[in-house]
Amino acid sequence: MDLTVLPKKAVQGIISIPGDKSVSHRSVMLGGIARGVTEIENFLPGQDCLSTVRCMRQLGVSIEQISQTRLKVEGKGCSGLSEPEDILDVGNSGTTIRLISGLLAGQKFFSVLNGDESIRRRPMARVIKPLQEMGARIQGRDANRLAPLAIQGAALKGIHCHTPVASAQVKSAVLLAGLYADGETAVTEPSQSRDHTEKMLKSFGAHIVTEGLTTRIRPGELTGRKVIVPGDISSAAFFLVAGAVIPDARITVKNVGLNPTRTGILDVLEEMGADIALSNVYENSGELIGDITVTGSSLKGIVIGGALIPRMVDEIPVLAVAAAVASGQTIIKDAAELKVKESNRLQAVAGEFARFGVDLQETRDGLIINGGRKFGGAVTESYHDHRIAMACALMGLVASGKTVVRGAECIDISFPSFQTVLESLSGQN
Ligand SMILES: O=C(O)C1=C[C@@H](OP(=O)(O)O)[C@@H](O)[C@H](O)C1
Ligand SMILES: C=C(OP(=O)(O)O)C(=O)O
Repeated sequence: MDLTVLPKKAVQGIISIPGDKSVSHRSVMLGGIARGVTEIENFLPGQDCLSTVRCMRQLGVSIEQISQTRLKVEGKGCSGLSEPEDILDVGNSGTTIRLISGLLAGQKFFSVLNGDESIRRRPMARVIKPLQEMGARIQGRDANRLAPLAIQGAALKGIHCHTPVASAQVKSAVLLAGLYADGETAVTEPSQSRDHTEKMLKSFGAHIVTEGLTTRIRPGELTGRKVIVPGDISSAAFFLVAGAVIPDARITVKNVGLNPTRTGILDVLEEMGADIALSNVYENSGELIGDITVTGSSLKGIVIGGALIPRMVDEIPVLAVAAAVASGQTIIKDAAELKVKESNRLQAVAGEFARFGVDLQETRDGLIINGGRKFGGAVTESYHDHRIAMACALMGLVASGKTVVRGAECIDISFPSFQTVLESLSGQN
């Protein structure tokens, strides 16, 4: 599918974005292994989360889809999952394959996980190794580096795992396996990655504590509960950047998850000079939620790296749009993880933004973007990567002339209503 975008000036709007992808995945997984019913509101009906629903159903969990965004999960209890008759297909979802591996490692049955071409390229040793150390019998293609993964459930023992990269997916896989292990399991990460798993496990009654960068969990049953999924800040980011870079823009995004492990994009935009205000902030099950209003202003380039990167790891492509418009140079470093996402996002941004005439270059672990030049519309490729497709669409909003994003159907992975929300913004062409 081609998505055509025309530039817009003075965009205005009060918008809602869909539920958080990370929280949606976890609500279905934890609901499935909890005792009792878990009702989920504002679930993200994106393809990735639907992959998790499909896999959990194959594992014997009954999940009723009351509406697109409301689910009722009949929990099976920690030991209640059953052997799937067929391969579990995670589609394009890294979160599904890595988190479910943790769940499956401690089961009493055999299972195989596979996904699309992109999933079969993404690194899996990072979850296979710690799970093997816990006693899991798990194997992957290419000397245990790649999917498909074959898992023969086994008795697990608790370990203390020091993750080499700040990855919430690796941390979560080990913590979920820890629910089935003998004794305590601990994970220490090099810097803080998103902590939705820890927060949700706690609200489901798990024995879990976090101190600094270390989280410890002991086995025990979970209890189902109601989960209200906050709006996804990673989806909001596209409109926050639009609001920040378009002169005379004013955009309010309602009910956005403001978990501090996810708000790096707000810190960075503010440092670049954006005018951002939060309102109606409240807490639900340990997750902060609120409205974000952004008003257009002149941005300047900055240097971004270190502990900030995991707090905005999925927002780097859209941040590159802000950097392209900002005056001066933006340097993004310590972001090598972007090379192993749905696509090599550093290469994809460098290649596609150059088509608009943006002056940028890919580095070993990031991007250097010389902003503030004029750029025109372009015909771009998505690399079958939802975040690249949406970042290119946003470039189309600020470039002069027409932009076409090829292969834009992948946007359904995380933000099925993206085009509708984009078109709902009023503004001048
Ligand atoms: O745990 C999660 O829900 C996610 C963690 C991040 O991946 P890594 O853990 O690989 O950094 C992020 O990029 C992904 O979109 C979702
Ligand atoms: C990297 C992403 O997701 P996942 O790892 O779950 O495929 C993403 O949504 O940007």
